[in-house]
Amino acid sequence: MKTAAIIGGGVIGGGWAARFALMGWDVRIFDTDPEAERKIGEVMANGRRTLPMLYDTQMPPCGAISYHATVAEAVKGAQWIQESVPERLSIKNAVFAEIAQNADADALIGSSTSGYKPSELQENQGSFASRIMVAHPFNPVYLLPLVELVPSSKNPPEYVEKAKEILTSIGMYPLHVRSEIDAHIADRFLESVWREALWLVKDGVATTEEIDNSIRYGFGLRWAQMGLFETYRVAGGEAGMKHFMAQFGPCLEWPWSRLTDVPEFTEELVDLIADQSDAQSGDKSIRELETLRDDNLVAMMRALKQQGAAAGKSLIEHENTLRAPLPETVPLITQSRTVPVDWTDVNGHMNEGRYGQVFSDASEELMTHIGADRAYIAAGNSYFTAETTIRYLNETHAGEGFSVATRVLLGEGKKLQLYHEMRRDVDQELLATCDQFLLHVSLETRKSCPPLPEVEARLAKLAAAHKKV
Ligand SMILES: NC(=O)C1=CN([C@@H]2O[C@H](COP(=O)(O)OP(=O)(O)OC[C@H]3O[C@@H](n4cnc5c(N)ncnc54)[C@H](O)[C@@H]3O)[C@@H](O)[C@H]2O)C=CC1
Ligand SMILES: C[N+](C)(C)CC(=O)CC(=O)[O-]
Repeated sequence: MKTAAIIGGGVIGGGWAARFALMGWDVRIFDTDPEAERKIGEVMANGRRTLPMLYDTQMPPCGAISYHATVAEAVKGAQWIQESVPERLSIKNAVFAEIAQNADADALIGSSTSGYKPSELQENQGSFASRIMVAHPFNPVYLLPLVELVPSSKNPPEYVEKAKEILTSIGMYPLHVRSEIDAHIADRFLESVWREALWLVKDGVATTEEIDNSIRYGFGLRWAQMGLFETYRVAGGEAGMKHFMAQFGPCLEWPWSRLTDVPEFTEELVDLIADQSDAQSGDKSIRELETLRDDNLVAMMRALKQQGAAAGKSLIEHENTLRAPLPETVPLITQSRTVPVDWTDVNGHMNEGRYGQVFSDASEELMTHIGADRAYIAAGNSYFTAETTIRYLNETHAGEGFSVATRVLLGEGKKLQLYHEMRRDVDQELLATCDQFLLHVSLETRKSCPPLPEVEARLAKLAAAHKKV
């Protein structure tokens, strides 16, 4: 059994707990706050609703979450321990000392620290230091894949590799930061952008809302899919990066920005920012903003997945590790997944067109199951759908889990007839049915023809089994 311990279950620890549990790990939590269980429950609910929407496949069964009264108890049996206590070195060092005395001999420890170097966290931990690394995630941890993995010279390469393996297995993208440095890589950017934004507000150049709009309508969209350097390479036109640098390099020296100074956090500045932020978003609760943020992230990441780009590429790679052959049940369970937010329409439910996609995906799973898989198709044979009758029986909404049970009604020669039933997980309500008639075709002639003998035999066996019940 895979077990993770979470020490400190606030915004970030709660996010880690949700990601580990939703990826099938048992999670043991210690937090000093008596309200921790309620707070983590809310983060968990956000993660439970949105993380499965990223995947077009069955998720592992959710692991068990338990709360413990001490660090010693929480870390028992854990292969991965994630420290997410407040950003104070003294608190972190004290927690590591307690973990060191109680962790299993083979446990690895990740720290969520936004700014401390691993060597600072490892101070006074003796040989246990070799097991402590920075594993800095991004909020919300259950959706965003990036985790900056920062080892020091005290961490042997095999521990670093093991850490990467574990983080990848829960759908994260570990970016190995090869030189330890304050605030790693990403927080350096975030801090410089934040500092510049504070000046723009303080100097009365822009409001918090105008600054946010300058990001979300423009370069924020570019950054999510190409980052900084690739974007600028394209901006250099045909002459590429060198031309871009020649054209815009001098501005760095004028300079356009005030990045080196920090505006003083006077009461006046804090009030100015807080008041503008209230005017911008005060009509929505933090929970409502989280839901907006998470739904938009899911939709954007699914679009990137469609393109196989950036965070979407790592999603595809992770999803491939979750795929497993269909169990030989009667009927076959050809889909088991969650309705993603981008499948819903103006009526607030799953759009009718998506039912067609669900049943098409179910048929594709069945094709793989009978041997008409990617290799078979690449060799020039496939099935085309000739007729589909869908009955829409009940609504389903974003975040609801469902499955599709498929029966082979006919599998003779070039003819294949399937009957699918789609049911909601929580109450087994029948949502839709689909009668589907397919023809085996040659992809060379684009005309119907009999399948290869092994596929035909497999189909005949299934049809016989499905007829009996
Ligand atoms: N909030 C953010 O956007 C991000 C924060 N981080 C890092 O994650 C860490 C945690 O930050 P947040 O979750 O934002 O803080 P938080 O304040 O939301 O959560 C900290 C939690 O630790 C608990 N705690 C305090 N002392 C403890 C102890 N001795 N043992 C166990 N639990 C204890 C608190 O009760 C609280 O629930 C920090 O190192 C921070 O730099 C990393 C990425 C993003
Ligand atoms: C503000 N912050 C430094 C705590 C931010 C992070 O560490 C990462 C994030 O999620 O933005």
